[in-house]
Amino acid sequence: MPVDVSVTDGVAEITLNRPEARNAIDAEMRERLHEAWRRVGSDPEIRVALVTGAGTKAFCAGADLKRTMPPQESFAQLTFNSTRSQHLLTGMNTDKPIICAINGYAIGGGLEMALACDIRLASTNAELGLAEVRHGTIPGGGGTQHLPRAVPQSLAMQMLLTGDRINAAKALESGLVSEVETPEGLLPRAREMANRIARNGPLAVRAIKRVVREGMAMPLASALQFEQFVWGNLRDTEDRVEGRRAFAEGRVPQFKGR
Ligand SMILES: CCCCCCCCCCCCC[C@H](O)CC(=O)SCCNC(=O)CCNC(=O)[C@H](O)C(C)(C)COP(=O)(O)OP(=O)(O)OC[C@H]1O[C@@H](n2cnc3c(N)ncnc32)[C@H](O)[C@@H]1OP(=O)(O)O
Repeated sequence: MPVDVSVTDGVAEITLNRPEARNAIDAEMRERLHEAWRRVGSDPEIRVALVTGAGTKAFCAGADLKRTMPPQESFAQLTFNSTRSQHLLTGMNTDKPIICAINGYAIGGGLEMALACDIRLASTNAELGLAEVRHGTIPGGGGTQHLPRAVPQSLAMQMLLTGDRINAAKALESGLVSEVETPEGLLPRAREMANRIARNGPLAVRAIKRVVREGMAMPLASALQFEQFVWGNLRDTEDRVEGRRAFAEGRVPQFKGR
């Protein structure tokens, strides 16, 4: 299968599985990814998602450049595919946190997929770039908007206009990723982080993702009001009572998501 999904202790691990093509996204992988994100969003047992690539060379080399674009493919169909591509990435925008373990090349749609995630970790051999300009087009999965919001605009424009890749050290320095690990240490570190998030209050975890993502698009005063509104909604949850009770009793809280 071009996409493997395994769920353990509330963590859905999604692996892009076309290592022979540097995990490039073809039509079948696109459909399987849509299914995976729908499962993440709808399965109440899943609290966190972790996405990575099979093999040791690439997270994802972007859309499959070898997909023959049938001449009869109309502009409407292209737009539909492009919209579905967007949905593939914005569809990741579930209110459950997604960790991206960038285990190698993340190029074009591969970097756009990583940019759609909430936490990005990279291996020391990773290289990240948006190569679309070299193919006579522009990023079609949100890269022109998410990259300048993740790194300084000058670096974003340099990457977008040259198609150049940056290495893991530069990605860490610019804040594009939050940690860099050895290739062997990347997935264990990502899994440990995912498990720690999965053990936290699920309502609070999802609220934090929502308040941050939606608040960043608001004026500060409105965003602070939004935080207060969500904070107030969590005050009377069983999880908040359990969190305080567990602390007083010196034990690990058992959150039920209500
Ligand atoms: C139905 C198709 C569309 C589905 C889209 C679904 C949504 C996707 C998410 C949104 C995407 C929006 C659109 C996006 O903005 C546009 C793009 O992503 S354009 C693609 C940009 N990517 C690239 O330009 C990367 C091209 N590849 C490379 O530069 C290099 O291969 C590499 C990644 C740096 C790796 O180099 P090496 O390690 O040296 O390996 P090779 O080059 O020898 O490659 C090994 C093998 O893999 C094949 N391959 C690599 N990349 C792709 C690719 N993108 N598409 C298809 N095949 C790829 C390569 O041809 C080799 O194959 P082999 O010769 O061994 O048969």
